[in-house]
Amino acid sequence: MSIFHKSPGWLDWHPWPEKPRLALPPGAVDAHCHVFGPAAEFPFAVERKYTPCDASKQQLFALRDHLGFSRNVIVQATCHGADNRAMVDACKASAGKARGVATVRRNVSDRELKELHLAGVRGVRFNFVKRLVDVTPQDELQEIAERIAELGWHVVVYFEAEDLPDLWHFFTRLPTPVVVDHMGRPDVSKPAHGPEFGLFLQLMQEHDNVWCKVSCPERLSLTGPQALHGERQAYQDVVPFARRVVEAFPTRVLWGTDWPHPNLKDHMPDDGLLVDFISQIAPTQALQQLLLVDNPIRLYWPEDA
Ligand SMILES: O=C(O)c1cc(C(=O)O)oc(=O)c1
Repeated sequence: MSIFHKSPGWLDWHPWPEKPRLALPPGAVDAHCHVFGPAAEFPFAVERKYTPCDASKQQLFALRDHLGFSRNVIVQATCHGADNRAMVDACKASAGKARGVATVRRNVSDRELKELHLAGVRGVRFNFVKRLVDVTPQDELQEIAERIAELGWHVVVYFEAEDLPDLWHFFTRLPTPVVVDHMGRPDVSKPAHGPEFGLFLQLMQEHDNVWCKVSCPERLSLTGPQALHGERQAYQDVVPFARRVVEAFPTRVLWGTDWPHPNLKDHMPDDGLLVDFISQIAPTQALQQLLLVDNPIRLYWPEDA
């Protein structure tokens, strides 16, 4: 029995996702997903801001196979703080089919970084979303970025759109590729051609080391329709945002399920229908090949590129 109690209102991942209609290209990568625990083996961090259900590596790999993906990028979830054991364990168990993105503090040793690298870690995540983490000083993050640059890793950043102006200076000085989670969380009630999203596009335009995950329509959408009950035209209000990024920067976009979807409040999407969302934002086979195969392989398995 787990000693942890899920946060009130917690939504568990969808138990019976449909098969996507979209035929994923061979070698497709789910480039943003997580494992949670299992807590009995890998306890959640004391400093966590939420307590999730368990979501094990076996369950993640079963979803990968069911949806038709070949590989995963497992991103350290904030509920595990800087204890990367669950993510590392999943990477090691994947037989080379998973890479990882870790969370580390400034006191991480060179030896620990090397061990993470051997396990398959290729990036660190800096999180600026206040409901998820306590603030880490930027000089600490800068120091970490300089150390991991030497390993050929990159930095994944998660932030709210309204914080981009304040973070601009920091992001544009990072010495590595910078991968933005969930499109920088645009407010999709504002126009995709408006100034707020324009600032994000400008970041990508002016800095060719910035990449974007065109993920999490289920998190960003205000009007749906939700990817449930056979709906294959889901999250219409997010489409113009994601499509703009995919069409403007086809070689610097990634896509991931975000399974097991932490902190969703109103619904839990069917992951099969979520995969079908890809056809709306990357409508051609050429764009899908870049988004799902060529780009993630270049970043996470460059030896296979
Ligand atoms: O928006 C979120 O709540 C969220 C949380 C986490 C995490 O806790 O790591 O990761 C995500 O990609 C998204």
